[in-house]
Amino acid sequence: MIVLNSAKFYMERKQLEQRVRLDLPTISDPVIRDLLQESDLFVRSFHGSSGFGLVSPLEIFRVLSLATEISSHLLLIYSLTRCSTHVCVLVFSTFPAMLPLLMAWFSSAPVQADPWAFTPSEAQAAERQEKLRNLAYSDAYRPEVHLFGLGKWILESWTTSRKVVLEADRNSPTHSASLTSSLNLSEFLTSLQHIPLILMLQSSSVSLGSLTLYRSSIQSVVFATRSLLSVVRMAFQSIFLMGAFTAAMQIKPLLEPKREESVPYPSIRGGMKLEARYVWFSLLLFLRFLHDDGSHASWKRGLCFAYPGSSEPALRDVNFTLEAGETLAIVGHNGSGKSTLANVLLRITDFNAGTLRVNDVDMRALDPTSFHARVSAVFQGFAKFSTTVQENVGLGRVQDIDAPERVRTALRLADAEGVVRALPAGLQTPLEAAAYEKIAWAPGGGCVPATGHHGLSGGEWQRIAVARAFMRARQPEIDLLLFDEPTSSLDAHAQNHVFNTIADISRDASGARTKSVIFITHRLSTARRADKVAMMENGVGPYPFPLLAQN
Ligand SMILES: Nc1ncnc2c1ncn2[C@@H]1O[C@H](COP(=O)(O)OP(=O)(O)OP(=O)(O)O)[C@@H](O)[C@H]1O
Repeated sequence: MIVLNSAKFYMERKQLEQRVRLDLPTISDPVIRDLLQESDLFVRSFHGSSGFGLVSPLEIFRVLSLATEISSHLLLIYSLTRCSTHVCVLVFSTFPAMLPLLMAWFSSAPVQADPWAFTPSEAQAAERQEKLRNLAYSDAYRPEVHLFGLGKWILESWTTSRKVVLEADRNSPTHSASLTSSLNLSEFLTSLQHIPLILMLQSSSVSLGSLTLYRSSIQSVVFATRSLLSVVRMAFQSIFLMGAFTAAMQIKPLLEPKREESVPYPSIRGGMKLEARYVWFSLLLFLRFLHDDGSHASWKRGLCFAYPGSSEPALRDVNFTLEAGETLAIVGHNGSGKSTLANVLLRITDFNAGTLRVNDVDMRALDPTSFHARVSAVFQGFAKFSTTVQENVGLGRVQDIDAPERVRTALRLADAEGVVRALPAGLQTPLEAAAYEKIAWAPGGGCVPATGHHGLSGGEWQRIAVARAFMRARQPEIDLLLFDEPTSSLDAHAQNHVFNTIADISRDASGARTKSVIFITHRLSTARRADKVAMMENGVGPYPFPLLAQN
């Protein structure tokens, strides 16, 4: 059982590690999604006594038992039909009689413990383990997980909680009960019944007994063969899923450059320089000109991006330069591609054509992790984590997640201190991200009403998200701040407060610019704060003018 549990734990951890590593473009591929689901199925079905049978090496006993049972009955049938018996019949009949007993002892392990037998701390660990798993698996959290580099923290926190749950499972009284219940007495007696029958057959030739034995042996052969075939089928299924698991573990994130092509992030003074520009291949353009079918698509030269499965590109010909230390406001109608551009600039999604250079280096040559360590952001659809306020904010800089003072400073910068003051347990108040969170997961599959979870208004959640970005925004290594409508739900006072903070933290004590800033907004009052205002329209700018028109 310990070996099985350790193997299961190892595979679950590997699976989780891979999930947090894979980026959005990789995970959006339907083939990869299927593969990950099959791999997931394999990990979940990894049990000795259930799931896909032969996944557990101990299931070999079952196959042995069935094979010997079939052989013994065949031999018995042979003896009966030849009117002679053999000592082998006895041996073969006794062996399968003992095997179920042995099997039950070995394969009694993975029985879920009774959820109500868990102590409060164990139940808490079980709930946390599920939430962390959800964090790693859900696409909704993926931008934040990658941007804030939460992978390691998720993995370590999950490991801690999972170990508590496994330990509780092991010590659970349900387990010892399952051991005795799995000693299937009726199976044992059924197997034993052959022995006296054989002895009877050896001592005398009872024609009625022989006939009954013959009939029951034929039936047993049929049943055992059927069971054997089903075990073999399950074994093939497991092998297939095991293949999926192995293949899933080999998947490389699409945004990760090849090791030999990877270059370290090149720091420059004053923030981050970003350049999305034309690719001038004169000959290629000339050839395109000759073969121009009149559609705009044949003239693509700037940054282009189309969502998978979408016929219309969300970005076309995006061209702009943001110098280190500059502040750029992006405005535009709904659906014009602003958030898509933000995701491309933050290296959350890739682009299909054009070039994007970061500090004069091709963005695609940078390792996303090293790039993400230099940026802080608020996404338009920011994540609402179902955990405490402290963790919700602290996740912006996991190194400081257990430092309440730093979390309070970030909250103050986002004008969110009042939100926390009103909460019953302050920073330790567990927040409720969605209505269904009121029901918490209970170990063993049950549900319990979650107590103490607190809801927030849209504006309050937004302040928490802004505070999360401010957790790391002040750090000297941060070169770019990108805020996608960070104040869309905030009142005028809070909005001013947030933009003043952004202006403050993008400069050093002497007033010199140290960070580049991009913010997306629908409000002209905030757009005026920027050095440059750029307009996006339907994801495309009129050729030959750049899409992002500089002031
Ligand atoms: N995941 C997606 N899959 C397919 N198409 C998408 C996806 N997300 C956005 N789009 C499409 O891409 C286009 C640009 O969307 P985007 O969210 O970038 O616009 P936006 O300018 O940020 O809009 P808003 O001002 O409403 O936030 C839209 O036509 C939208 O329908």
